[in-house]
Parts: sequence; structure tokens; C-alpha cells
Amino acid sequence: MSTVLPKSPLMALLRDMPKAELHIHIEGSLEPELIFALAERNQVELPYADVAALRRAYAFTDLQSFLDIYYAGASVLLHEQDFYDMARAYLARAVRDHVVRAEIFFDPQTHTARGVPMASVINGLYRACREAERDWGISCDLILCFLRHLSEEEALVTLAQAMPLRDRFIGVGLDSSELGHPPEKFARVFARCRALGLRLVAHAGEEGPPAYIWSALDVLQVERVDHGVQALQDAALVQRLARERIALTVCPLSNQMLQVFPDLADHNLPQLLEAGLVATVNSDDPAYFGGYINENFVQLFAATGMGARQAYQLARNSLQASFAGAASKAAWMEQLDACFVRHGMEAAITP
Ligand SMILES: Nc1ncnc2[nH]cnc12
Ligand SMILES: [Zn+2]
Repeated sequence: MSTVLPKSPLMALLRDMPKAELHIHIEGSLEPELIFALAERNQVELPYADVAALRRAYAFTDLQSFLDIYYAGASVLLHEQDFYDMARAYLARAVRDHVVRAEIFFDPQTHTARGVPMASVINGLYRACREAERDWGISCDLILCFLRHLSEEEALVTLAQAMPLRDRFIGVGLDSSELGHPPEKFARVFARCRALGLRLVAHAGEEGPPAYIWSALDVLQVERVDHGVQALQDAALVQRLARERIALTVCPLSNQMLQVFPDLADHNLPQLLEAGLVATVNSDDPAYFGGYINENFVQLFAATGMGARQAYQLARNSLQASFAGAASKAAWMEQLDACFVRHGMEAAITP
């Protein structure tokens, strides 16, 4: 349930500023209403009577308690059109939050395990991306995630299944249950992806220890770390992340809902910025965690007391850390500066 917050110039700026969303699981954007509509369309039985009963189940104690419900929700996705509808709905919502660039995670193994063809998953999502670019001017690309609770052999099979559609996704990631499944379990599949020229990211340091962030960097050679909030426990790791300008895709409302930081006021994002890290704000699974990207910004800033300078830094970080081309990034940076001037916040963008 989102808190009602006072309208202030800062909150208006947070909502209006152009930003990139770099950590969004498309299956986590499935709203309960769409889950029920797809269940009916596809004749899938759900273990919940109605939307309200499903929403009542969204009381999570940790990552695993969320994942169990998230995978159940995804069971209604069967046909290419379902994947298209889900991504179209997310992208329409992202445009309203002034997202100019979205790098969208998807979990193919959740679907291929139920007999859904890989092509249905990728083609539906891909068509939604291209049409959103055409219709709304948002830039978007897909990142295929391997489920880390499954084996590396299964990840290798998944990669082989996706190869005929290699031009339809730009990178790979690693998600699902973190504890007990360290990044190095996926060394070979990531090496293969690197050789294929795919961009590399991985969830690390959400619930897991700093050691998982080290191995995501050293073994998988990722370019960004998803979450990474546990990095602050390790001063040498913070130095490394800052020196190499490795971005962290932080998800405040997710961290609150999964009890990583039960109180948003205690979230360590202000300290991550203070330490010189390239932190960004993202929504993770917005349909489950109470808000899309702007809600993450607004609630985090209201709880921590951060101001316009941090807003500028976070928006810049997101655009800079995206896998978009240099010309697009330069254009978005200009739009960002213009937005701060329009809001009378020039002081926040002067060095
Ligand atoms: N927050 C999260 N962590 C790991 N895997 C996920 N899959 C969807 N959301 C996730
Ligand atoms: Zn995530």
C-alpha cells in the first residue's frame, strides 16, 4: 500500500525527471488484475479466489517467500500475446514515470519448464519493446536471466534455446534464490555469453554476502551488480566498485518489502552515494512491491531526507550506466539538465 505523501517541488522533480530503469523483472510487473484476466483467457486455475485474495498473499518475510508467489503468478503466461500484453502494460506505465530507457529482465526458464516455447516468450516481449519505441519514443531492450536455483547445465540449455533469437536480447543476468547459489556456480555459462558479446549483469548482495559481489565481478565479470546493497559491509569492495564505476541497481521498495531494510528510513542508498558508488533507483517487481519507479524515488526521498542533488546524481547514474549508445545518453543528459532548470533546481546541477 503506497503512503500518501505531500506534494512538494522535490517530489514533482523526482516524478518528472528523465530516468533509466535498469532493474525490472517483467514477470514482476504482472498486476493481479492482469493475472486473473490471463488465467481466464488461458483457462489456468489459480489457488486464489480473486484479486483481493491474491493481494492479501503479498506479505513477504524474505526473498524466497516472494519468489514462491511470483512464480505462481507467472503460470498464467502461455502464449506470445500474453508476453506482449504484459510488457506493453509495463512500458505504458514506465512512460508515465518519464522512463526514457528500460532494460527489461525476463526469466525464460519459468516458462519453458511449463512447455512454453522460447520463441513465444522472446517474440512477445520483443514486439512490445519495438512498438513502445515506435509509439512512445521510449528506448528498451531485453536481458535474459538464468535462474540460479537451477543448475548451470540447465542455464546452458536455456542459452542454446535462445540462440536462434540472439539478436532480440542484449545481455544476460542471474536471479532467483540467492543464498546457497553463489555466482561462481554459473562461471561457464557466463564465459560463453561473454564470448558471444552479450552484456553481463547479476543479482548479488541482495540477501547474500559481499563475497557474492566479489565473485560476480571476478568470476562472472559482470558490468553492473543488481541490488549490491550488502557491499557497504566490505570497505575494499566499496573501493573497487567506486574505482571501476560499477553501477548498483538498487530497489528500495523491494528491499523494504523483503525485509532487507524493513524501514525505508534505514535504507543505505544515501551512504552508497556518499561512498562514491554509482547507485541507481529501480522498481524490481513493481506489481508486488507497492510501486513503480517514481514511487520508489518518492518514498525513498521522503523517508531519508535526500534532496535535489542526490536526485540529479541518481538520474545521471541511471542514464550513464545503461547499455544504450553514447548519442542517446548525451541527448537524455541534456533533457535531464533542462528538466532541473524548468523546475528551478539549477543549483542542484552545478558542480
Ligand atoms: N528481487 C529479486 N531477487 C532475485 N530474483 C528475483 N526475481 C524477481 N525478483 C527478484
Ligand atoms: Zn531483481
